[in-house]
Amino acid sequence: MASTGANPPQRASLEKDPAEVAAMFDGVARRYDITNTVLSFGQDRGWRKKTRKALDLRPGDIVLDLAAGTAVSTVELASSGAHCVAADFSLGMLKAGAHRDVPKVAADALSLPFADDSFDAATISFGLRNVNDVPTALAELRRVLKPGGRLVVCEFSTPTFKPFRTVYMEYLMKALPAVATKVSSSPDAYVYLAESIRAWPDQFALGDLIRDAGFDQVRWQNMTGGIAAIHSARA
Ligand SMILES: C[S@@+](CC[C@H](N)C(=O)[O-])C[C@H]1O[C@@H](n2cnc3c(N)ncnc32)[C@H](O)[C@@H]1O
Repeated sequence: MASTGANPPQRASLEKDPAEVAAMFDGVARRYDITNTVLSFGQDRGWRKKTRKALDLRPGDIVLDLAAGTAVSTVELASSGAHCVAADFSLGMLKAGAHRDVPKVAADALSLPFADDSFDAATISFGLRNVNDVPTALAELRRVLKPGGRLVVCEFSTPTFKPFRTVYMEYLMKALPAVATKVSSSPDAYVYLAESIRAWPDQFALGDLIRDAGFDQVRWQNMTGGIAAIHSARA
């Protein structure tokens, strides 16, 4: 649905002001899940399954799903039998996922409302790119993980095969915003999406950021040719 003069577009600048980012996600919340599936050609479901597998969850594990949004990522994790908490600072996103039966907590990634050493595993899917201080968010994730706890970051990344990368960048910067105009309630948010992906560190640079935050055993696997990547590490 195109935005009208009565509803000014909500768009976070690439400076990623936290209030603007939260308001932008509040604005897309209602149609977030379906828009995601359309724009990723259904790939999002496979990416979530791979994220769960990378976390190697066991029944009874206590797991933080940070920047969980509508908790679509959290229910996938909870299917392992682990106790999973969805945390996000967009109340609109949490509310849009109210029908999903997992505990939900309003939380800012830069100052998590959890004690040190609380979780066996922590994950953040398509959220880290949106925080305005990535090292602080990673430090917070490490603080709330038990020593040796597993971290998995699932995020858009850089396709490795150059011709594919060229086609993908065309899709990202031109076709995706055009399609979003048809399916999203806030198409300008998807211009931000494209720009934030283009500006995001590649697999190697994100690996360095995770290592710099004090994590060990940093590794990654590409998905869909590197459109997205899963980084795994130990606290
Ligand atoms: C693209 S959505 C991802 C939602 C979900 N993890 C998924 O895979 O569909 C990004 C989420 O990050 C959240 N977010 C961004 N910055 C945040 C912060 N500083 N603290 C908490 N949540 C944040 C947004 O509110 C939004 O719900």
